[in-house]
Amino acid sequence: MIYTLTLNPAVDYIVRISDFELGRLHRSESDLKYPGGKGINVSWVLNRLGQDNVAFGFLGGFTGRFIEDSLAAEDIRADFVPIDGDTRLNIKLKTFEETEINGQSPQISAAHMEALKQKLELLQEGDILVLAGSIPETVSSGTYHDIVHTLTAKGIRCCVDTNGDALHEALRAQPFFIKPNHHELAELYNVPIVSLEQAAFYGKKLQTDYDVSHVLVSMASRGALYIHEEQVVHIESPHGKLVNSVGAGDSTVAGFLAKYEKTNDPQKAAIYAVAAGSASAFSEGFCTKADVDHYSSIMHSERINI
Ligand SMILES: Nc1ncnc2c1ncn2[C@@H]1O[C@H](COP(=O)(O)OP(=O)(O)OP(=O)(O)O)[C@@H](O)[C@H]1O
Ligand SMILES: O=P(O)(O)OC[C@@]1(O)O[C@H](CO)[C@@H](O)[C@@H]1O
Repeated sequence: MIYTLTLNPAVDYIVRISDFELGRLHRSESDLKYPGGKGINVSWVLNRLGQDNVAFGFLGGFTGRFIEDSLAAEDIRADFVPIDGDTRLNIKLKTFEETEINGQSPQISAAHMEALKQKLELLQEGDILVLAGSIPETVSSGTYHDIVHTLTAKGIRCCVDTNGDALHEALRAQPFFIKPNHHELAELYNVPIVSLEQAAFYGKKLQTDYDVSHVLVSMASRGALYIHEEQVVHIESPHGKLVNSVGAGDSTVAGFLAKYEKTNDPQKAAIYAVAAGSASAFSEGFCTKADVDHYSSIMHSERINI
């Protein structure tokens, strides 16, 4: 079974204003509310791709109820720890470019963390847990590390998609799969990464430095680099019009896991991952399975020597 963990969910409030100017009153041309947070997005896309899964995390208040109802309406299984505060609201402002304002997390107490740990104890050998997104301010940045360390010892495959200290610490627990984008990879090694060759070099270094089985470095419109065993492969993204990049990276994670669970073929999974990321980037909400199947059937990948 695949499980996702979102310690810091959000309602994503997506607002479009074409002639935005600071300091003026605007009326939005369209606004949409989506249940968000990286792990929840992974659950949503897994479900779209026909992959059963369960979403874990913390939810509270009116925003938390919105997320719970939205997941239930899509038949996505959820088992969240209830908290007292409101789950955050994240503003995604679409003007001539995209600007994001992610809200403050609610308080998470030691009792809430304990309740979550009890749920995670039920996972079994062979299960997959996706730990995705930021860690709330009141929770230790070493939390992903501790969960990955404990669950990996029980034969549970942990996939991590986060950044900063949380990513750095989680890597020390040897996750099964990670998906940094090239900015997060650059931050990890404190170097600029502009070219594909630089991303390939540092992606390979990351895999060997931390002994991670599967590394997918996403590079937005340039697709992704997949690093596994001795191989580095570049998967080009299909062509299309960018509509909404929020959640494209999460779709990539879901695409990889959905295909990997079905075929056990990591190369096919990596292509499917990029197809899912791009299909979501080309849609208002998330990708459909039909689009992902179509794109993955026409895409190219190429080995890179470093
Ligand atoms: N402009 C684009 N054109 C085509 N594909 C795209 C574009 N932007 C994103 N993608 C697809 O989405 C995947 C993930 O994108 P990106 O590298 O931006 O991840 P991310 O930074 O984690 O995304 P986010 O945080 O917005 O969810 C890419 O590998 C690619 O497949
Ligand atoms: O603040 P975090 O947890 O790093 O990111 C949260 C977030 O920006 O990531 C998702 C897209 O990947 C959105 O649904 C959500 O608003």
